[in-house]
Amino acid sequence: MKNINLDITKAAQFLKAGTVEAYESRVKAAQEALENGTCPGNDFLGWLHLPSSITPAFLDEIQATADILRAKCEVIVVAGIGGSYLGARAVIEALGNSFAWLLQDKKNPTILFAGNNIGEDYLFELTDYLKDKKFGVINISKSGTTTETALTFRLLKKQCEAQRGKEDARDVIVEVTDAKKGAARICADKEGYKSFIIPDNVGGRFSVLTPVGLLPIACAGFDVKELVGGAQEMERACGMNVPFAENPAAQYAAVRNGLYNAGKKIEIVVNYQPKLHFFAEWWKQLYGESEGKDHKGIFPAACDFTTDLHSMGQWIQEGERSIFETVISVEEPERKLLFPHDEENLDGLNFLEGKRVDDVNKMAELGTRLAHVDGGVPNIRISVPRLNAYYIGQLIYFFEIACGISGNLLQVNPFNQPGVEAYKKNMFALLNKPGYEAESKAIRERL
Ligand SMILES: O=P(O)(O)OC[C@H]1O[C@](O)(CO)[C@@H](O)[C@@H]1O
Repeated sequence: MKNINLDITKAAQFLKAGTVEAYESRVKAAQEALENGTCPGNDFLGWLHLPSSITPAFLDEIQATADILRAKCEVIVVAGIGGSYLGARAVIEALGNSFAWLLQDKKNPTILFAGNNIGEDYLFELTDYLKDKKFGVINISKSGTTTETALTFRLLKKQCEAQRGKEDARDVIVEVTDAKKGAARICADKEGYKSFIIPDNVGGRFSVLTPVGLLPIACAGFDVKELVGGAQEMERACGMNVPFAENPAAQYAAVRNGLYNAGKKIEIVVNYQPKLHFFAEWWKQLYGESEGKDHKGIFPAACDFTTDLHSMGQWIQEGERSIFETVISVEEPERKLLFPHDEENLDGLNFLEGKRVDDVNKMAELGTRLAHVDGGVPNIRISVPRLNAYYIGQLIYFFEIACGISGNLLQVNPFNQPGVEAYKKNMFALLNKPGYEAESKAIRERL
C-alpha cells in the first residue's frame, strides 16, 4: 500500500544548493534527543511511540464506550478546547459527510463541538437546540480546569440530568481527563462516570491518538483501528533508523527550518478539499503552540483552496515574500461526479463535459502551484492517496514527529505553552477570582 508522499523540490529550489542536506546532522541530533529523552520538555514525549503502543484491547474499550453512546444518543456534544478539541474535529470533519449535521442519518449520532469558546449566543443556542434531543456529553480536559470547557460542561451536565434523570445521564456522560487531578477527575469519580485517562506525558496538542481523539472519532462511526494503523505505519516510516533523504518528517523539518532562516516566516497549509479545513486548524495549534516562543517560530496559517484563492490569492501571489506553502493534496476523492453538458453553454464550460470535477480541481492545484512558485512562494506538497482513516492517521503522526524534530532544530521547548497563561491570568484578575486579589488590584490600576 502507498504512503503519503512529501515533495520538497519546489521549496528547496528557493534555498542555496545543499541547504536541506546540511541539516542532516542536526536532524539526527534532534531525533536522538527525542528518542533518548534528552531534549527540552522531555517529560512530554509520550506521543513519540504512542501509535505502536496502542493495544487492540484498548481500542475495543474505546469502541465499547462509543457503542453505548451511539445507541443511547441522537446527539453527542464533545466539550473541549485546543488539543482537547481540534484533533477529534479534524478527523471527524475530514472523514464525514460535508453536510453531516443536516442529514437525518439514523445510523450515526450528530456530533457537536462545544467548550471551545465563551460565546453566550453559542451556548444559549446549543442548549436550546438540545432541549428536545436525547444527547450525551464527552467532557475532555486534561487539566480539568479550563474555563471554556468547565463552563460548558456545567451547563450540559445539568441539562442532561434534567432531561434524562441522573441515573440515565450517568450512562451518557464520559470524562476524558487526568488520572488523578482536576475537577473533571473528581467529578467522574464522584458521579461514577465512565472515564478515560490522558497520559501525563502527552500534551494536549499531541493527544489526538489518545481517548481525547479516539473516543469522539469512534462515536462518529469512524474506524479508529485504521486511524491508529496509519499512524503506526508513519511511526515506522519516520523512525530515526530511516535515512535522512528517505525520511519525510526529517525532510519536512529541515526544509521548513531552512526556509525560516531564509526569511520565510509564515507557513500556509493549503488544502483543496474543504473537509480538511479543521485538519489545518489542528496543525495550526500543533505548530503554533510548539514553536511560537522565545520570540521565534514560523507563524502557522491556513487557507482552503480554491475558495481562498478568491480572497487571499492576491496576497499570496504578490504580497510580501515572507511566506511558503505546504499543500495537502488528496489524490483520489471518495465520490465521483462528472461535469454535466449544458445545451446553451452560456458559461462556456462545455469543453469540460464528462470530466470529473476532481480533474478540474487538480488543474487548479497545478496551475496555482506553478503561479505561486513563479511569484516567489516556495511550495511543499504532501500527497495523500485517499481521504480515509488510515491516511489521516499517517498525516497525524507525520506532522507530530516532524514538529518534535522541527522544534528542536529551532532550539525551543516544543512541548510547553507558557504564553497561553497570560490571557488566563488577566481574565481571572478582571473577574476577581478568589486568590487573584493582588493581580485584580494591579490590573484595575492599568485600566
Ligand atoms: O485539556 P485542557 O487542560 O482543558 O487544555 C486545553 C488546551 O488549553 C491549553 O492548555 C492552552 O490553554 C492547550 O495547550 C490545551 O490543548
